[in-house]
Amino acid sequence: MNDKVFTKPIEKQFEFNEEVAVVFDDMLNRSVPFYKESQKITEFFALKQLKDGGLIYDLGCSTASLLISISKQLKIEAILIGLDNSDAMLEQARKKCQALGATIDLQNADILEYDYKQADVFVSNYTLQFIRPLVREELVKKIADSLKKEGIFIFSEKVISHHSKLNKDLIECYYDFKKEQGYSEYEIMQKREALENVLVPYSEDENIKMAKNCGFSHCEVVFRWANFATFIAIK
Ligand SMILES: Nc1ncnc2c1ncn2[C@@H]1O[C@H](C[S@+](CC[C@H]([NH3+])C(=O)[O-])CC(=O)[O-])[C@@H](O)[C@H]1O
Ligand SMILES: O=C(O)C(=O)Cc1ccccc1
Repeated sequence: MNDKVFTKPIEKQFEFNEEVAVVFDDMLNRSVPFYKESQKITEFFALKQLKDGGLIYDLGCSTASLLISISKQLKIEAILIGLDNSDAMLEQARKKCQALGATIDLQNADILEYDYKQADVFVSNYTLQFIRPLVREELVKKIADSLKKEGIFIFSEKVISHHSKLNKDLIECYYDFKKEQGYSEYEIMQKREALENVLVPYSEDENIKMAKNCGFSHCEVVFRWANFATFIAIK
């Protein structure tokens, strides 16, 4: 189904509810520049890291697109766990897994509270940006502590620039992308208002500094287009 969530006046802040969940895959494909490419890079590094009997978590898995794609490419046995606190998203995820015969452990959980096992890979694409800054570093620390030695954490985020003119231009470039995807000025502005104080992006450097502060030996960008970036952090 096509995303038309913001064709009408917003009545509340952005939520991962039923209305969003049923159009989510379309929303992501049309609202995240090079979403498929960032997914492919995530899959490449995750598959390279996963060994027989390995464990991967996807935090904020939404409709499980990533873990479903990984499950199709796996040549070894691995445990795939998708966590999300939206029932509506997990309902869509379960439908997709059933239809595609994907064996993924989908759990309704708050990624801030969850008791993680030692894992080989953590992924969290476009999710940290929705975690309140006050507790975001605490979560990344928990991820670092739950990764095996040399384990990897791949995360993608919307990012800001602290150069005000560049930041303004990056936002304009992004909104031009959205218009090319068929979103109207009205939809773009309605969604911008709905996301105010809900989606709180950091700069590229702030994300890297956060990862290093939390115990990762290395963190760098492996893909970026305007104000969207994919990072890999190594334990
Ligand atoms: N505290 C939380 N606990 C659990 N889930 C949460 C929490 N906060 C937010 N979420 C979940 O994080 C996801 C963020 S979407 C991820 C896209 C996916 N990674 C993708 O690459 O397709 C990004 C976006 O919509 O831009 C939603 O499914 C929320 O329910
Ligand atoms: O920042 C925006 O304007 C977005 O649309 C980001 C986004 C993309 C997909 C789901 C939720 C937010």
